[in-house]
Amino acid sequence: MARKVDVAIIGAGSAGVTALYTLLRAKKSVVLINSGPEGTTCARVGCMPSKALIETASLYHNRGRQEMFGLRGTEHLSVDGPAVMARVRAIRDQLVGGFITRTHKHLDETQFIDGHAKILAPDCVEVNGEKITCDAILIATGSAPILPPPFRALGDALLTTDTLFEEPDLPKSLAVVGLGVIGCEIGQAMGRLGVEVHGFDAAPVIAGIKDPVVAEAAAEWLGRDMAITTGTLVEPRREADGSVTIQAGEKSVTVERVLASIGRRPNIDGLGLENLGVALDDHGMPAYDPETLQIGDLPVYFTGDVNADRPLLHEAKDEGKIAALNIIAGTRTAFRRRVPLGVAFTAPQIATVGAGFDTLDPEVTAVGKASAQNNGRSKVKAELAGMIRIYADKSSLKLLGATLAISDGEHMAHWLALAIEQGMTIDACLETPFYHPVLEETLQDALMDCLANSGHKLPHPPGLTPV
Ligand SMILES: Cc1cc2nc3c(=O)[nH]c(=O)nc-3n(C[C@H](O)[C@H](O)[C@H](O)COP(=O)(O)OP(=O)(O)OC[C@H]3O[C@@H](n4cnc5c(N)ncnc54)[C@H](O)[C@@H]3O)c2cc1C
Ligand SMILES: NC(=O)c1ccc[n+]([C@@H]2O[C@H](COP(=O)([O-])OP(=O)(O)OC[C@H]3O[C@@H](n4cnc5c(N)ncnc54)[C@H](O)[C@@H]3O)[C@@H](O)[C@H]2O)c1
Repeated sequence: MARKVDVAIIGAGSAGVTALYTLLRAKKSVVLINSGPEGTTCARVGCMPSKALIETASLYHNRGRQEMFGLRGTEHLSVDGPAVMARVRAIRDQLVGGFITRTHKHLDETQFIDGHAKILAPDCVEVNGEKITCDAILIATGSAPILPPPFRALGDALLTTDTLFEEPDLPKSLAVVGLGVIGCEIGQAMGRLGVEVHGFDAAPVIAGIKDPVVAEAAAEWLGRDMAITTGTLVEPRREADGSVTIQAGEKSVTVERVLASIGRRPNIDGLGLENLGVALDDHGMPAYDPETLQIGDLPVYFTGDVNADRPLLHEAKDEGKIAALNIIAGTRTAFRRRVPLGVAFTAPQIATVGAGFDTLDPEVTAVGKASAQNNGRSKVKAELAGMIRIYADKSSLKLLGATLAISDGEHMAHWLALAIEQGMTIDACLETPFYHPVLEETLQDALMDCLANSGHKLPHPPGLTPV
């Protein structure tokens, strides 16, 4: 007889395991099915090893700035590639190990299944030849790098973020194909570690930046650490000597390795979505409700990177939780999603908050801009490459969004997300104190500029309201 549980969770990543904890607290019986290595994309091959590499690159890069501060001797610093990669792996192993231990502490050996799950029906999953019936299925299978045939033909010259952190040493030269967030973060870090990096993107902008003013500045700043070519679709070609040639219009480069960072695709192969009895689009994806995470009227939920909607860690966790709460309550409650927030850990950091510039009507939007060039603290730190653009509704002054390319942008982006979440206007934002000298004074300048460009005349300077 088939085993019966309340919920079958497919995928033990951030979405699946967040759901697991919520379901176990509500005393639901579960199975957690995972194929491939455990420990989450974030900790294993994503957020964490990439940030570890970026941290090393940043420390090394700073040697070049220290001369102007009167600090001597930094020319003696060198990169020990194997040691750099070993530290990245050590941090990764610590995080992955901790995650796996915590997950298994909550499960007995029958509840965790190592295998590839296939959905047979909205209430039945098969794994390793075993059929498991359930009241609900929570799909959290994540995504994987897109690898068209010309990339796969590169053999061992090809790197993806699934393989990069296993490398024993840094390459001498690297083509980064795809300058989205992954390509920009890794390409810049490699460039700063002394690797000869050539970055390419088919789009005219890097990091998917929608604000053309910030996009242009960011491309110039990141272009100091790697050669950037945009607006050309490229295909790599393996040469007889094992190297790889990339032709982009007139430009041709030959490199040792290629990082394919042209996007990620949902892990739906062999998942049996066709057995759900709902329509699938041209990519084999079902329609689902992003506020309930439910697929149609089925007791089946589509969470995390696999739905390709908001492929970020905090969103994956939210989605696992939303689905679990709906399963527990037996309702289809719609949950309001958080203010969109994205941070690329480049230098300067590139962050987007709230509404994207491309979604706003220029007729009714006030835009404010400020540069780190005018900020005292940025001058002290010799970090003048920085810009903030703020968007607000011209008539209500409501803060709508922002794009930042600036040092410590991660913190300012969180500040702005809170303000947007609270429905604040730009004059209300300006009521708060801005200390001196801090990098946030550039944010204050951008808000002031936005207010000035809105055409509003306030009765009192913001923050100085008579009591
Ligand atoms: C290089 C890189 C850097 C990143 N940096 C950041 C960052 O700085 N900040 C940020 O917010 N986000 C970042 N992300 C994105 C973030 O890592 C993801 O959004 C998040 O990890 C997605 O979690 P998930 O639970 O949906 O999927 P995953 O963690 O991928 O989990 C899915 C699991 O399901 C398993 N699986 C797949 N198919 C099946 C099946 N049929 N049966 C059983 N199991 C299956 C997979 O093997 C995997 O273990 C980064 C991603 C990458 C690649
Ligand atoms: N700091 C972070 O939050 C962070 C960091 C890394 C990754 N991530 C997540 O991982 C996801 C995937 O990142 P990604 O950078 O792989 O994907 P992406 O979709 O963001 O970028 C892919 C880029 O490749 C380009 N491209 C596609 N085909 C090409 C070709 N043949 N030649 C040249 N360029 C080509 C596209 O124009 C695009 O700019 C992101 O959406 C993000 O959610 C987040």
